[in-house]
Amino acid sequence: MLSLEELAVRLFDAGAVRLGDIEAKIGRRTPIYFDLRVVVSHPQIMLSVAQHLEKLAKDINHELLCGVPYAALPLAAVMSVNTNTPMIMKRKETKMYATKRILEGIFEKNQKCLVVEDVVTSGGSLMETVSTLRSEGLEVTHAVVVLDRDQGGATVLKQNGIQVKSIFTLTGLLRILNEAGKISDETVDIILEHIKECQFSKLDFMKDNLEIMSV
Ligand SMILES: O=C(O)c1cc(=O)[nH]c(=O)n1[C@@H]1O[C@H](COP(=O)(O)O)[C@@H](O)[C@H]1O
Repeated sequence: MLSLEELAVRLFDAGAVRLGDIEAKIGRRTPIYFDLRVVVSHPQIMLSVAQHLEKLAKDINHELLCGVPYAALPLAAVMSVNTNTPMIMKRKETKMYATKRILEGIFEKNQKCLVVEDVVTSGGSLMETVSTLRSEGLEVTHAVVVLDRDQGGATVLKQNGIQVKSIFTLTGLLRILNEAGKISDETVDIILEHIKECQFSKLDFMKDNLEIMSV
């Protein structure tokens, strides 16, 4: 398995870290964007990311895995095969014909499901999946994620009963990439300032996710 430092540099070289003034989810702007969708083109990197997630998942009691669509789906699939843990998939929209399902795969009520996610910013995307899983009767208390952007999402999720374990925090990732000569001191300072200024609270989260809070 690659070390965290090697993995961070491999992800950077594969184009997973984009720098500049980038538009993120719902019109937010950010000086750094982590795009994990590129790992499907790099099987060795995908395997290593999945192995690090498996390491985080080891001490968490779970019977099922569910990746947040779409970026985390291949990661959850690799984890499922490597650890022989069944997986379920959440649809973006409920299927309107045949089975009319929102969750694909076999599960029973009260089974413990571990959620897999690529990036946590406000925690909204992850919580949307958790709300669906809980409304289908599954028990969800933990999530493993590749990057926690240190913007308050993990705290908000904790307030909603979800413990988040991440491979990287944005602050830690910046330190590794700076030491490896991939990101300048000046860029690190700009990003750290952005993290400090753009913090999400439970209130912002509720405003942005009214429909999932009412599930
Ligand atoms: O929009 C983002 O905040 C975001 C930042 C980033 O660096 N990488 C990234 O993939 N995202 C997207 O934002 C989602 C997480 O944002 P929250 O739903 O606010 O936690 C991810 O599932 C991505 O769709």
